[in-house]
Amino acid sequence: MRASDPHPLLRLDALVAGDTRPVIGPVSLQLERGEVLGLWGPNGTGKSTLLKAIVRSTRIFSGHIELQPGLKLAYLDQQPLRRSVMPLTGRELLWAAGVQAARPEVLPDGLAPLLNRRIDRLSGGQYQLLWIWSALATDADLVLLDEPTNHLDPANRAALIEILALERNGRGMLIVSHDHDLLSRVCSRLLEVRDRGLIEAPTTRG
Ligand SMILES: Nc1ncnc2c1ncn2[C@@H]1O[C@H](COP(=O)(O)OP(=O)(O)OP(=O)(O)O)[C@@H](O)[C@H]1O
Repeated sequence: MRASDPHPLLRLDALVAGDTRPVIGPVSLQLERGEVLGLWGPNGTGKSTLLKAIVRSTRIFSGHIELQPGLKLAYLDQQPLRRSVMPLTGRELLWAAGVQAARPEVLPDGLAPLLNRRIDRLSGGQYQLLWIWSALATDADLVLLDEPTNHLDPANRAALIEILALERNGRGMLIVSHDHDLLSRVCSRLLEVRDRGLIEAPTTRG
C-alpha cells in the first residue's frame, strides 16, 4: 500500500460524474508529482468524462476534486479544436498555449519544421504532435491527455513515447488511452475502468 501524500497534485474522493447522468464513479485516487497514471478501458466507460470532471467541464453529481493550491494544469481533450481556417503558425499556437519559447534543445524531431507552417494546413498527425507539445512544453504541474496517439503513425507514436518520458519529471500526468502498449511503457501506474470504478492493472515500468 502506498503512503498517502498529504499534498498530492490531485485527489479525487468518491467522485461521481457524467454529462446528463452519472457514467463513472464513485472513484477515488490521488496523483503525486513524478507519477504518470494511465487510464484505460472499453469505449463509453467514462474515461474522458473523468478528465472533463477534473477541469470542471462536465457535471459532478457527488464527491470531491481537490487540486493542489496554485497548481498549473494543462488539459488536451480527445478532439483538438481546429477550424478549417486558422491562420496561425505552429509557433503562434505554442505561444498561445503559454509556451514562451520553442525550447529548441528539447524540441522533438519532426516538430521544428512545423513551427513556421500554418496549423490549418498540417496533417491530422502533425497537428496532434504539435498539440501535445503545446501542453508538455509548458510548466504545467499536472498534464491531462486524452488519447494522445490519435492520428499518429508509428514513427510519431514512437516520438511521442520519447517526449512523454522526457517531460514527465517533476510533474504529474494522467493519460487516457486505448493504446495499452504506450500506457505500459510510459505510466508508473495503470488503472482500468470497470463497473464504473477503477481497478489497478499491471504495468511494465513500475
Ligand atoms: N456531451 C455529452 N452529453 C451526453 N452524454 C455524453 C456526452 N459525452 C459523453 N457522453 C456519454 O458518457 C458516456 C461516457 O463517455 P466518455 O466519452 O467519457 O467515455 P470514454 O470511456 O472516454 O469512451 P471512448 O473510449 O470511446 O473515448 C458515454 O455513454 C457517452 O455517450
